[in-house]
Amino acid sequence: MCSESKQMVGSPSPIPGISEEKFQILCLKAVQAKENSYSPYSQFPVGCALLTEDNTIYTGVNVENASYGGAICAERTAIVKAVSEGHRKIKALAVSTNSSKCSSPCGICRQVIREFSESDLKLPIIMLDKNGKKYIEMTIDELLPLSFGPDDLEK
Ligand SMILES: O=c1ccn([C@H]2C[C@H](O)[C@@H](CO)O2)c(=O)[nH]1
Ligand SMILES: [Zn+2]
Repeated sequence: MCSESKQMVGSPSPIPGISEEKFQILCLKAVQAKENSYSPYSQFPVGCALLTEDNTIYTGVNVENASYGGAICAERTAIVKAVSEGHRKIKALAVSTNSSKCSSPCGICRQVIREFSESDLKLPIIMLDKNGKKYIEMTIDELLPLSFGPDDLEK
């Protein structure tokens, strides 16, 4: 899968409305965020960086617990940080693991990302490898098709 991915270095931002510089910073922050991952049980650090409507970047890491089920993923850590600071619209989200593969967000995180996407569900998710050298980019609609969202609660 990764072999088909686009190369990040030197390429233009693949995200409409986001500058090449902002895109590079977002990817770098996702890669660097892993340093603060608390993952002693899985030994699987994950870093995330997201861009809000007003171009603020929030980062997050996975935070595990001796009671394993208490773990929270990097994506949700970043989203909870942004929302608790008043940002409810995410423009782009980047995630990086220490794998040579480009891992994608788990099902729970996809649902939480969807909650804070624009209604067109075109929010780009950039799945980076360990060093951010390669990535796969897909929209939340592609990662979570036929999703359930706030509109579905209308009677
Ligand atoms: O997209 C993902 C997938 C997994 N993890 C975390 C949860 C757990 O701490 C570790 C291993 O599953 O990685 C994330 O943070 N994001
Ligand atoms: Zn997750």
